[in-house]
Amino acid sequence: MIKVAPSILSADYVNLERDIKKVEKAGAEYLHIDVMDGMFVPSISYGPGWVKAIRPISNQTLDVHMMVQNPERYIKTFTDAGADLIGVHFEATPHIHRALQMIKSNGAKAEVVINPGTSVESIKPVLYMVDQVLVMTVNPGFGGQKFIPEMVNKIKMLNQLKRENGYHFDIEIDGGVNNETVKSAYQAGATVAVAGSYVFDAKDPADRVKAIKRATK
Ligand SMILES: O=C(CO)[C@H](O)[C@H](O)COP(=O)(O)O
Ligand SMILES: [Co+2]
Repeated sequence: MIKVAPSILSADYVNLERDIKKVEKAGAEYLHIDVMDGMFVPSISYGPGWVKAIRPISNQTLDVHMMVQNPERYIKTFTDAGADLIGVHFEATPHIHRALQMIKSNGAKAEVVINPGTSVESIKPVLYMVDQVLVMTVNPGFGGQKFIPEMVNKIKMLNQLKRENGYHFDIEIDGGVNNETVKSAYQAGATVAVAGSYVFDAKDPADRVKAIKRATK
């Protein structure tokens, strides 16, 4: 069964604690926090203050997706705030290896993220050192977009590289995930599913977390 990472991007910010408790109780192992800087992506979302505020009210793995240009500048701020896992985009820095090293040396799990237009080939040199790979299944920047099915092939390739080299990283998908789109990704080897609008735009977010899990039984 896939692990579920609800993205608070689509939660009710005024009732954030209530929404987080709902998905945690429903069995969501991760909480996905989308940090957007208005440069790497057009939108601006929230920063380390949110991670610090959420840390004491959730036992979930706090999964920080940094959509930030030159993320090295902020890694320590986010680990100090309580992030368990930090994802940095291959496209956001000329120093992806250094950025991943920084995450690990600050005590968090390190994730490399690739946009839909980036190949698996480009991240091969850092696969030996990561805890998780995030395959974007939409172009980053906004919630509520449509899943790009062509990305499933990248999951297959990563899964094969895992087997061939004895790597243990998780494979996460993010963007347009629901109880239907998750199926092919799970079959291809995805182990963590981010879902924002599908979970939080629903009347009952707990039901939606369970529906994703049921679809991958
Ligand atoms: O990284 C993201 C956007 O850049 C979000 O995590 C993602 O889009 C989740 O939203 P949805 O499930 O509604 O597509
Ligand atoms: Co995200």
